[in-house]
Amino acid sequence: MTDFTLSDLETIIAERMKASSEESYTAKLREKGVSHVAKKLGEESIETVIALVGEDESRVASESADLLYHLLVALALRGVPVSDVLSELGRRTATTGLAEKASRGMDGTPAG
Ligand SMILES: N=c1c2ncn([C@@H]3O[C@H](COP(=O)(O)OP(=O)(O)OP(=O)(O)O)[C@@H](O)[C@H]3O)c2ncn1[C@@H]1O[C@H](COP(=O)(O)O)[C@@H](O)[C@H]1O
Repeated sequence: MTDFTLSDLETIIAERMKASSEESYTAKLREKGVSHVAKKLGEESIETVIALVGEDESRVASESADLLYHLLVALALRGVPVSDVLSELGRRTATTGLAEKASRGMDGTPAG
């Protein structure tokens, strides 16, 4: 269990994009541009799929982390905040009322 969030990673990525490409992989991706990052995202997706169907849970988690990191870099390069993605996900649950249920616990009792 960790309290590290996608928002934390978004903040780190925004900060590291200002570094030099010699000292930061994130800055190197920024320098190479969104097309390169989109290609990397495709590769990381395939590696995640391979892990999902044939590797152990720690490999699935590791490849998923690579995938999420590259997605967040791509979003940053396109100027799309993670909060926009979460808002879109939230909108999709609005029609079913499941977001409120999730925060209360699916059986209706308050979570935590
Ligand atoms: N979460 C990540 C993260 N996940 C994966 N990666 C890097 O993604 C790369 C993927 O490996 P690959 O072999 O596919 O790519 P590569 O051959 O190294 O590089 P390419 O030329 O193919 O792009 C590795 O170099 C990993 O280190 C990450 N690099 C950085 N972060 C986060 O970003 C922060 C800042 O990192 P820097 O920008 O390097 O300071 C770190 O503290 C982390 O929080």
